[in-house]
Amino acid sequence: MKFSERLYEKVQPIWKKNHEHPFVQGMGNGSLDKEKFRYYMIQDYLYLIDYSKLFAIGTVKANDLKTMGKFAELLDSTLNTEMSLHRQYAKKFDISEEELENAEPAAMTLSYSHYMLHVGQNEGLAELVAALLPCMWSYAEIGKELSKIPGAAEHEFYGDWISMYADDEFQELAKWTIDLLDDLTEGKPEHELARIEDIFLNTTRFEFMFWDMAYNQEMWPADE
Ligand SMILES: Cc1ncc(C[n+]2csc(CCO)c2C)c(N)n1
Repeated sequence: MKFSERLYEKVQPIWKKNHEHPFVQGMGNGSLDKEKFRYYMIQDYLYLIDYSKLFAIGTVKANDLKTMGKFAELLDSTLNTEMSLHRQYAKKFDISEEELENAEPAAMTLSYSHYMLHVGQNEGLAELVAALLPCMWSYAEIGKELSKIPGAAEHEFYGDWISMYADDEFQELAKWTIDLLDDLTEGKPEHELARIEDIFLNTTRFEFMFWDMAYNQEMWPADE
């Protein structure tokens, strides 16, 4: 069994909860409150900034030119293409560039992105890839599922989001990352695999919590 197959099985109960989550369901059937999506876009912008740093760390930690090149490409595309698309998309929800630039991370955004950065900075490349993979893989699954709902990919507000993640290019990126993790974990002893599985499980849990945070528009409970 490939290591990624083991991971896939492990997180099925959480992925099922992701798909059933009212935020995800609401994007699929178009009923999601725009204020909730607006909040999500702002927190996701902050998330993407930290996430891009993982690609930079991946470039440093990889030992072959092909992998280094791919991480460098992802760093460039996230910072210089994806984030500008995000700023454009945010305008649909009346979010200005200033609001994005001045936004403060919520507790969950900070916990999730800093957990990934901690693993990325302090552990090996396989651990870093395990930390960043649930983001890509779970979004690829959600994009694919939601795009099957008639009309969902054409929805005025959520259609572009669904199309972006259902797109072949994005599906291939998730596949590249899965294959990379399978290569990196080949022949590793069980105690290392168990640690990598734990990291993957933790960021999978964070993905679910990010949906929940956005649905409830949570910031810092102590401030409320
Ligand atoms: C909370 C959260 N989780 C996952 C993604 C998806 N995502 C973010 S960066 C990236 C890789 C390509 O740049 C992908 C797939 C998101 N946007 N927000």
